[in-house]
This record gives sequence, C-alpha cells and structure tokens, in this order.
Amino acid sequence: MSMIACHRLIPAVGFPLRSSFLWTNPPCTSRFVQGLVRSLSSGRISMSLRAGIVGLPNVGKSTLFNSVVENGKAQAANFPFCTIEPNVGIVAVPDPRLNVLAELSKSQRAVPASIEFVDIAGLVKGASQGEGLGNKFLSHIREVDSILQVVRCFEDNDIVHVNGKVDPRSDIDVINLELVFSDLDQIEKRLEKLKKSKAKDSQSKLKEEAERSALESILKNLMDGRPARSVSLTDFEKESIRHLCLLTMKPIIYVANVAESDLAEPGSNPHVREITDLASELNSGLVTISAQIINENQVMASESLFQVEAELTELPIEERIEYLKSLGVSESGLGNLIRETYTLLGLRTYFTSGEKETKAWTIHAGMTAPQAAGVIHSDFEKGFIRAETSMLSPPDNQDPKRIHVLRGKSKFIKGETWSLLFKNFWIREVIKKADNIERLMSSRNA
Ligand SMILES: Nc1ncnc2c1ncn2[C@@H]1O[C@H](COP(=O)(O)OP(=O)(O)OP(=O)(O)O)[C@@H](O)[C@H]1O
Ligand SMILES: [Mg+2]
Repeated sequence: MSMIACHRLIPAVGFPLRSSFLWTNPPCTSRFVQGLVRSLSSGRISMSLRAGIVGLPNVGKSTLFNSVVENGKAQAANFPFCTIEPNVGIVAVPDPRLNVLAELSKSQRAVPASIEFVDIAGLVKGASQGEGLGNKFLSHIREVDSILQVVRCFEDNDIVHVNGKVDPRSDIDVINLELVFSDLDQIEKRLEKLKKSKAKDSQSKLKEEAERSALESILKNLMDGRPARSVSLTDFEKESIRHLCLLTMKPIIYVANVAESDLAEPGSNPHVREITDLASELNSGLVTISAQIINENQVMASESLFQVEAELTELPIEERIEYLKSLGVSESGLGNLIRETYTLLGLRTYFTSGEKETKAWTIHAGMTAPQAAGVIHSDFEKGFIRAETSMLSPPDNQDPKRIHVLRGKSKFIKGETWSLLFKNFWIREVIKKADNIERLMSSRNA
C-alpha cells in the first residue's frame, strides 16, 4: 500500500483506535526507513531471533553488520580474519504498516519486531577440520536460527580475496561444504551414541527411533552434497533432531555484496547473475546489497559523496530516501534483507494498536488466531471469542493493494472493537477459531 494512499486514509478516519488485534498482510515496500527510524528511537523490542552473518574472510560481513545495526561498531578492515569474536546487535524489522497504524491511533510510541544479527568470523576451506579459525566458528553458526551468507560480488584489486579471485559459485561451495562436513561429523558421532543408548521408557524409545531414522536419511543426503534442510521429515522427526542444531538445517539467504555503482542495476553484474541462478537452484533467498564503507579520503577525492548502505544509517531519513531514489533504488537492500530474514525464519507480524503504543508482535507462520493472541498473554488465547478479517481501503479506492486486517476480540479486552467506526471501508468476514491466519490472508490476497 502506498504511503500516499495511507495519508489520504488518515484524515478520513482521524480518531484513535481502541486497542485491538490487527493482523495485516506482509509488509509493503515503501517508506520502510521511516518505520525503522521511528521504531529504533522507541527503544523497545518485542521478540528476537538470531541470524548469523557468515562467509569467507574479508567479503564484507562486518561492514554489513555495521550497516544493519544502529551504532554497529564491529571492526571492518581489509585483511582476512579481522573478526574473531562474534559481534551481536539487535535490529528492528522495517515495516511501514507500523507507522500507519501508529498514526491512526495517535500512539505515543511504536514498537517494532526485531531480529538479532550476529557477525561471525570468516570460514575457510578445511574449517571443519580446524583450518583457519576452525571449529570454534562453526559452533557460533550452530547457535543462530538462520544464515545470511555474504558473497563477494565486487571487483577491487585492493581488497584481498582469500582464494585469489572473485568467484561466487566457488565461495558458496566452500562454505556449504564446510557446513556439510561439520554436520556429517556430528551426525556420525550421534549415531554412534544412539547405538549404545538404552532408552528407558517407550516414549524415549520412539523419540530415539525417530532421531535415528531422521539422521540416517540426512546422512545419505549430506554424502551427496545435499543439505539437511532438503530432506523431508515428519514434525516428530524434526523435533527429535532439533537439539543437534545442524548447520545445513538452517535456512540460508545469500547476500550478494556488490560495488555501490552496481546497486541500481545488480543484474548487470555477472556475479550477481550467477548467484541468482544458484540461489534458485538451491531454493534459497537472495538479496543484493552494497556494504561498502567509503573511507574519508575517497569521499574527499570524489566531491560527489557516494553514500552506500553503511552510511545510510547515519543519514537523516529524508536524505536516505532521496539518496536511494537518486541511485534508482526504491528502497535499501538492507530493508529487504532484514525483512527477508524475518520471513525466512517463518515469522509473521500482527499488531496491537492503541493510544499508548502500536506494537508489532511476532508469530510463527501457521499459528491460528487464538494462538497468535496467546503471544501477548495466555489469557487472550483461553478467552478468545473471535477474529474478523477486513479489507481496509482508502475512501477514493485508488490503492490497488489494501491492508488486510484481522480483528481479534477477547473477553479479556474491554471496549468496543473498531469495525463499526470503519464500516464504509470494510468488508467483514468472521473467522472460525481454528482458521490459520496466514492461509486466510493469502487467500484474501489472491
Ligand atoms: N561492497 C564493497 N565494495 C568494496 N569494498 C567493500 C565492500 N564491502 C566491504 N568492502 C571492504 O572489504 C574489506 C573487508 O570488509 P570486512 O572487514 O567487513 O570483511 P569481513 O567479511 O568481516 O572479514 P573477516 O572475515 O576478516 O572479519 C573492508 O576493507 C571493506 O571496506
Ligand atoms: Mg569481520
């Protein structure tokens, strides 16, 4: 939904909303930065999951971390293994809906959803055997929920490439192979242990059986170079191997790090084209960013002040938007990256909105309306009465993308819900208790 349409909408409904559950469709793309800045300044975060920034040494991981994390101060420099201990920072998930709702409710603050980013040391060939900084770093990857694999796609003879040349396919293979080796090693040890184990009760026996059969099929796939995530497992099997935190089970997004001059037209960069094909072969996400930091000398030498991602976080919001527009980019790759990561983790957002605050709540895809309400408080799940979905469109009906809103009602929430106030703009449908929110939203979107 465009911001223009939102602005048109606001005066037409210029009264505060009562606090109610609002579930809306996935974030629209415009003006994310404003949401981000406002969100960050609110200083409160609702829930956090971890995404690890992974890649060969010296490809721009820490530079990216500094770009994404407000006040990120990871050391980023032109030499391999610059990072040793992981850098950790929390970022708000940019979501323009948050601000629209906060304005509608005249909220005192807006609280975004969040993700934790972890900048991990570079991996090299043989890491699983202890090469480079070896196994210790693989264990840092084990602790994250998803992987952002930074792939160097910029040519610059001054920046050392550990393998001597920019070659995304080979870089990706090196990292993926190390993750596979590490999992193989872990699975073999675990299977050995399971052989000796004598489960006490039938429940533990069942669990161990599920674990063994899952690990055996994963092992077979790993031997053929296929990641654990490509193996189809039952929910019970997945649960039984969760404790192993297998590296190749984690979802991956490839992050193509390009020169800032390629940001407007990434397709013109042959390395990006190569990763695009690879990512679709591997069923993984791809985001193109330019993490480059222009050092002071370069800025002084080129009057034209090239701003790229790392510097965007230091600019006032209006200037960021102007700058991105001047590059022909409708929004920063970082906004995309953060949102993609969030979606990749299987996370979705709904909002509560009132005068005190508008807040993004994180739910897992597939939760039912009562379960989603239960994220706020278990009483809301127990006392759930109903939810309704509605299409909220501006009065002049010019905006083709409407906000989809689900309204929850619980006997624990006092006061009128607000559908009546909006009746001119609503199509009302009652949702059954067991309905899956996400499916409902996508069927409404179709
Ligand atoms: N898009 C880009 N274009 C040009 N140079 C870049 C780009 N991104 C990062 N760099 C430069 O690459 C060098 C290495 O960056 P950085 O320290 O972030 O890498 P790293 O992956 O964290 O390395 P390490 O694994 O050693 O910690 C820095 O000099 C940085 O300025
Ligand atoms: Mg680093």
